[in-house]
Amino acid sequence: MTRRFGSVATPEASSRHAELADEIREHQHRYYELDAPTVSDAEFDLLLRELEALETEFPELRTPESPTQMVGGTATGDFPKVEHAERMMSLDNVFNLDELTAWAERAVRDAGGPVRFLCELKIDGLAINLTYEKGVLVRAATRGTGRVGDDVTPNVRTIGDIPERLTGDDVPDLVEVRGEIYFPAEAFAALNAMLVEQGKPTYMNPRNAASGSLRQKDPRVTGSRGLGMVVHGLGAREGFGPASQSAAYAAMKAWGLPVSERWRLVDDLAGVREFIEFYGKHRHDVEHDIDGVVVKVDDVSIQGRLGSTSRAPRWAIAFKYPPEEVTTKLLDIAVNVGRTGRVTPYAVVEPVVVAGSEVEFATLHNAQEVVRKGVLIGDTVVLRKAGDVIPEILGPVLELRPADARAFVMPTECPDCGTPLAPAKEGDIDIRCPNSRYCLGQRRERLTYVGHRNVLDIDVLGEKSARALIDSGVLFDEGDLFDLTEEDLLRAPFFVKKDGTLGANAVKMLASLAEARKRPLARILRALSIRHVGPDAAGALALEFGSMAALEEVVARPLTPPEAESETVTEEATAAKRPAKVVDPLAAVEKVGPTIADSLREWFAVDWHREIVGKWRAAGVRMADERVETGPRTLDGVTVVVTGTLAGWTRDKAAEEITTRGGKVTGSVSKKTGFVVVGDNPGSKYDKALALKVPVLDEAGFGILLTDGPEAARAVAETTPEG
Ligand SMILES: NC(=O)c1ccc[n+]([C@@H]2O[C@H](COP(=O)([O-])OP(=O)(O)OC[C@H]3O[C@@H](n4cnc5c(N)ncnc54)[C@H](O)[C@@H]3O)[C@@H](O)[C@H]2O)c1
Ligand SMILES: [Zn+2]
Repeated sequence: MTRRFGSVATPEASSRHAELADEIREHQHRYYELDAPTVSDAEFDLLLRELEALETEFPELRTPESPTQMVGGTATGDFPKVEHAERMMSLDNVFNLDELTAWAERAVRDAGGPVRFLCELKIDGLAINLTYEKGVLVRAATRGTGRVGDDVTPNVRTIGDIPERLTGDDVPDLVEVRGEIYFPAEAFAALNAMLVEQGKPTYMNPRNAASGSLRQKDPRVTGSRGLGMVVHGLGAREGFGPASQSAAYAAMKAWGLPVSERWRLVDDLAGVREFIEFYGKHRHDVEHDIDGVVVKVDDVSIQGRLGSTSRAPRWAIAFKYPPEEVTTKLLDIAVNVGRTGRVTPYAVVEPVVVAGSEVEFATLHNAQEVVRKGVLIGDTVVLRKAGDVIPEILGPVLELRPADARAFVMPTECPDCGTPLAPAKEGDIDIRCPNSRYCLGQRRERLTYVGHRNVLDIDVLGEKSARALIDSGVLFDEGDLFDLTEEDLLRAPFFVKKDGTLGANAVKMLASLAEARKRPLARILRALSIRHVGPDAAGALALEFGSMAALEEVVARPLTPPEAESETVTEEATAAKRPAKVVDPLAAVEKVGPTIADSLREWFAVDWHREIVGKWRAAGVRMADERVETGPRTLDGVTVVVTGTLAGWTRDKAAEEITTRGGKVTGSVSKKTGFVVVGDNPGSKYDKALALKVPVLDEAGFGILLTDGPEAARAVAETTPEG
């Protein structure tokens, strides 16, 4: 085998190199100057990698002007240009643990001794250089070419995180503070919605939003966008010589700069891996988008020994997570009929791998959303899949729109049963198939829902088996579910083995059905697919009424005000008194309210709905909660937040335990929260609890809360960060 490295470039290689370099420069222009990229970062990175590979093979192609040798941006001309006192760099990337190991081994070898690594998050924003002279902010500039950037000082002064003046006695004469400006992940959807309303183009992702928001002509617009900043480095400095990156962070924090808490010093690669793994799982618990982890050699003298290339330091590396945003082709928009008849459009896309799994479909919520997002069938679209969330379409890449792209037209008839679609009420955004009794799609979806883990949690009963049961006619709808017998199931091929006997899945489902009869009332209520009755409302109704019979009685009670007490009362007095008398006992229940109360009344007014309840009751479904006998409402008025995974309780079970004792379960931590129960891998709620000094309980403490009440639990709670 001949060694090809270092050979003379072939004409094909040279022309491919030139073509690639041009393409990359075009993408950089769109990304850095226009804030309007046409390919995802992952696709861009692939192009750059291909260029690098060519240059490794044919080193003569690696000229100083090659995109592999330069920091990717330019100063735009919209702002005064400013030269950085010290050059701003990019970072080299690795995409897997092998590449990371190779980098670390080389760093250790070149350092000539052990190396401590500082791990931190790679913030997906844009780089900024803040110059402080004698502790006063005198200039803020974008990275630009690395040497010359845009002077955006007036805009940066509107950012709340960035101090005008550094505090403390040991403020240096001069320091360039490097960091990342980001757009808060949480506020992104709201910003785009506002831009659509104003008829302005939207941003593809929070990074573009940060960049676009910073580079506004009017600093007040920048100020209104709520940008944040995280410090991650230093440039030129006078009168300040930290021995390590971590010491620099400590100093900058003391000066009042926004240094993140989310960094760790580790002694070896195993520690780095742990950090990477942790944030791989907790990517979405962070206030800004991250696209990876940055690993830095902590010791500044070793940093100096390792040096840097023309575009990036050798003492730092970015480990990139699998991309959550990709571009793909929107092949079609189809509609699905949900269990309450709601018709929702969804996207059919060219299959694409995102966040580690292949995606073919993405949600589009409703017809207005399709219009709002401005996507046409045939468009190249940006698709995002974050964590366990259902993939969604963010928007089209307008530059790539083909001539034959066509608008989606919402069907006027149900795709499952042909019934004309209509909004349930005037003014509703959603349109529905009103044929809830007979619509095949709705019957399948309702039955699937009954089996769902968070509803009656019935083994085997999922999308496929529900379809099999309904389509074979074994069940007409969910009404006869609890009457299913082995004989019935023999008529549905899905449950029958080749030899004609009943499959294991059938046995399993029947056993699980028997168990499901004893589920708490809240779950039974959810299983009925009553519009708007979600986990909160169902829980509140169960707590308030305790049994289906009691609820039915309240629902059936007429809602008319009592007769005026005496005829001598003046008209005026009657009018004044009347509103106070029409108290709707359903709407008055906390977490229920008038909309859900109406929805309950409407649902129970339908004969076949009541028949379902009747059939379930006759089949032995319990439909009433036993009140806890030991401690009657020991958690009255106590609000509890559960975060992380508990070994002994599912989320639902934990919530049930709390609510049956009169406590309340909420999703967010505030000063009013009584306790935060923390399991494995808790998210930011844990930090928030500590910050607000809300008592934190581990699993054992939770047990004490349930058995012995709040006082005993408080005695075992963790209240402050470091004891
Ligand atoms: N989609 C496109 O068309 C397109 C075009 C150009 C570039 N890009 C994307 O932009 C990125 C390349 O740009 P780049 O040169 O800025 O490189 P980079 O984003 O890969 O890494 C360098 C930058 O990371 C930032 N950073 C964030 N957190 C940091 C931390 N904790 N420590 C140090 N630095 C941190 C710094 O600002 C630094 O300049 C890639 O993600 C690339 O895919 C995309
Ligand atoms: Zn229908």
